[in-house]
Amino acid sequence: MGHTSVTSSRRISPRGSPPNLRRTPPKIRKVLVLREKRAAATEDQIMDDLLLSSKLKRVDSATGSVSPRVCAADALPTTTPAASTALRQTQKAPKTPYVILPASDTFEKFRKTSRVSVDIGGTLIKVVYSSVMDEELPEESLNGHTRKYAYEDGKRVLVNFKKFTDMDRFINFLKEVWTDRKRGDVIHCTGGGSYKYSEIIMKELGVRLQRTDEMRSLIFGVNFLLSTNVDESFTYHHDAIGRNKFQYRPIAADLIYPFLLVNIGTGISILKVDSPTSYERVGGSSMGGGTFMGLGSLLTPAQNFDELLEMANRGDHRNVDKLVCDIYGGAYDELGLKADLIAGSMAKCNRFEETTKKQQHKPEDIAKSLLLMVSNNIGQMAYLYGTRYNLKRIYFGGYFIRQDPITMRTLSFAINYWSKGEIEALYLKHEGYLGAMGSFLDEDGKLDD
Ligand SMILES: Nc1ncnc2c1ncn2[C@@H]1O[C@H](COP(=O)(O)OP(=O)(O)O)[C@@H](O)[C@H]1O
Ligand SMILES: CC(C)(COP(=O)(O)O)[C@@H](O)C(=O)NCCC(=O)O
Repeated sequence: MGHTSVTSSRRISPRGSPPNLRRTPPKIRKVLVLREKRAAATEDQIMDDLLLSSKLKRVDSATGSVSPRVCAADALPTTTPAASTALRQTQKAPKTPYVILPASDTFEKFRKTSRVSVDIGGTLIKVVYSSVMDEELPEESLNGHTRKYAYEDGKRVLVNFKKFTDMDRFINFLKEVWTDRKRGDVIHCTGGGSYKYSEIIMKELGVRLQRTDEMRSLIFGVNFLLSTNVDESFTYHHDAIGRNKFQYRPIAADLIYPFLLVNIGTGISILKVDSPTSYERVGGSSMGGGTFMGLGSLLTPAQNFDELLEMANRGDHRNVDKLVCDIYGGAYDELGLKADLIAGSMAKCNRFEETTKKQQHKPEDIAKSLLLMVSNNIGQMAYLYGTRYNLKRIYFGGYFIRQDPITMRTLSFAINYWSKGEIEALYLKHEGYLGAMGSFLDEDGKLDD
C-alpha cells in the first residue's frame, strides 16, 4: 500500500535519497526546527479559531458558490423565551465547540429537564448533554453572531460535548452535572459499551438506560449536525496559507443526501447514506484509530494519543519508509509514480539485512510513518467505496481524526488524487460525537431496566 503518500514539501534529488534533516549543518538545522515549531503553533491556533469562530471562507457544498462570511447562528431559527429553568443548573458559555439547539417542539423539552447521552466505544467515552446557559454569549463564542441576537431570547439550551478515557471519571462527572436526575429518568446510550456497562451505569446513576443502535446513532447525529449547524463541515487545503487552509462547506438540508460516511474510531465503519432513515453499512476495516494507538505504543515511547500525534507531527517518515526513489533512484514515470511516493511503509526498518541490522530509527519518524500508513489506507478505501456507489461527498467522522493536519491532508489527498477531483473529502467539527449526538436525539431507543 502507500500509493497515496503525502510527503513533506522539501525537494528531493531525482536520483539520490531525499535530504535528511540530520545531515543539515547544526546552525541551519536549529533554524529549521524553530521554524517547524512555530508553524505547528500557528496550526494549533488556526484549529482553535476554526472551531470557535466563523471567519473562514464558505463554499456551498452542493452548488460550489462562495457566500459572504455570515454568522453561523444567524441561520438558526430564533428561540422563544425560556420556560422555567428552576430545576436546571445554568452555566457560562463553554470554551469548547457547542451547538445551540434550534427552537422546535422537539427541543423545547430540553429546557426543562436534562438530557444526557453517552457513546461508549472501543476506546473513548463520549458524552453529549444539555444545559441551560444563563449569561449572554460573548460575540466570539457565538460563531460571530450578533450581540442583539444573544440578548433577544435570554436563556438558551446548549448541547455540550465531553470525552472520557475512564469509566469512573465519566460516572463521577455525570453525578456532578446531572443534578436534577431522578429515578425513572433515562440516559441515552450507544456503542458497544451500552451493552457491556449497562448495569454499572444504571446502578451508579440510578437511572434507566435507553439504547440506540450504533449505526442509527451515527446517521441521526451527522444528519442533525449537518442540517442544524451551518458551519459543521469543512474541507482542508494543505497548500493554502493560514485560515485559507479551511473552508466551511454548508449544505442545504434537502441536498445533504446521498453521501458516504467513514467513521474512524477504534475500527472503521463505512456507511452509504441515502436519507436519515435509509442507510447501509457497506464496509469496514480493523485498521483504524486503535491500530494507530496500538502500534504507536508498541513502537514509540509515547504515553498517550496526544503525545503520539504530536510526535508524528514532528517526524520525517522518509527515514523509515521506502520511497519510490529509494527503489528506482527517481520517479517511476511509466506508472506516474512520483519519486517521493511511499513504496513500502516502514520498509527501511527491517532488521533482516546486515546493512540495516544496527540502524536506529527515531520514534517521531516511526509515528509519522504509522499515521500516514493508516490514513493512506483509509483514504484509498474511502475513495473505492465512494466510487463504487457513485457518491460525490465523503464525510469523515470518529475521534481518530482530531482535526489533525497530517491526517486530513492525507485523506484529502487520497480522495482528490484517486477521484481526479470528482469526490470531496469533508470533515466535521464534532467528528467524535456523531454517535453520542444521534442517541441524544433518538426517542425510540430500547429501554433496558
Ligand atoms: N485522547 C485520546 N485518547 C485515546 N484515543 C484518542 C484520543 N484522541 C483521539 N483518539 C483516537 O480516537 C480513536 C477512538 O475514536 P472513537 O471515535 O472515540 O472510537 P470508539 O468509539 O471506538 O472509542 C482512538 O483509537 C484513537 O485513535
Ligand atoms: C465494531 C465497530 C462497529 C465498533 O465501533 P468503534 O467502537 O470502533 O467505533 C468498529 O470497530 C468496526 O466497524 N470495526 C471494523 C470491523 C470490520 O472489519 O468490518
